[in-house]
Amino acid sequence: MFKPSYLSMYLIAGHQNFKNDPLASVERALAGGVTAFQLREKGSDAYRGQARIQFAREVKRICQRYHVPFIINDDIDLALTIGADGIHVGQEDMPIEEVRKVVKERMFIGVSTTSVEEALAAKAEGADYIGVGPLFATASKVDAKTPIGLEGLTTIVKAVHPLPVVAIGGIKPENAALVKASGAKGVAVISAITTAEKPDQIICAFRTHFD
Ligand SMILES: Cc1ncc(COP(=O)(O)OP(=O)(O)O)c(N)n1
Ligand SMILES: Cc1nc(C(=O)O)sc1CCOP(=O)(O)O
Ligand SMILES: [Mg+2]
Repeated sequence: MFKPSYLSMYLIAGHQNFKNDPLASVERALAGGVTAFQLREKGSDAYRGQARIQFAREVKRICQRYHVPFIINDDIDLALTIGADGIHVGQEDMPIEEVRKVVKERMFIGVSTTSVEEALAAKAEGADYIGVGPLFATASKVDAKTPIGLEGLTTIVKAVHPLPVVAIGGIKPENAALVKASGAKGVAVISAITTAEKPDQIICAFRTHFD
């Protein structure tokens, strides 16, 4: 069962992002106050097949210990195999209605959107939440679209109300207050946390805005 509070401090990462031991990095972030974790594997071929399944199972165990929902990006087969709490898909991934047919009510579904039209379509098709972005410029997604800015975000939040929105793309503690003012339920973040010397402090700074 999805809760909007999951979106407060939503960490996304995969092997391409971790600087240190991946499992230890996830555990440290969860202990620091992350409210949802998405596994987004975009890099090395070494993390396909059984290695990916095994890693995802271990991450799931850590998430369960911290009572944090575990979300898989793109890979519905992996999400079903390991029994994830949620699946996140974008506009180029499996359509939401098909995802829902496969996962039924076993998982919540998040959908990436970048315009009012995409956001309204995701709402009509039964998304439990939407990711809206890129809000600002980001180096963490090679095919990111043009940033929509705070005005674009605010317009989408209002258009889909009361569907929960998590903002994504170039978000740092310094701009989190502006994100909060847009009406988004929280922030989805990669680099601000995975490149931080002290991720716990960054997580704590985000949480002061979204609690
Ligand atoms: C919370 C959240 N929002 C947006 C995305 C981006 O999804 P997508 O457009 O499918 O791009 P990839 O992440 O698959 O490169 C996301 N993953 N999470
Ligand atoms: C995974 C992802 N999706 C985006 C979108 O706009 O849909 S932006 C993005 C990358 C977010 O990373 P960072 O916090 O390092 O900017
Ligand atoms: Mg995707």
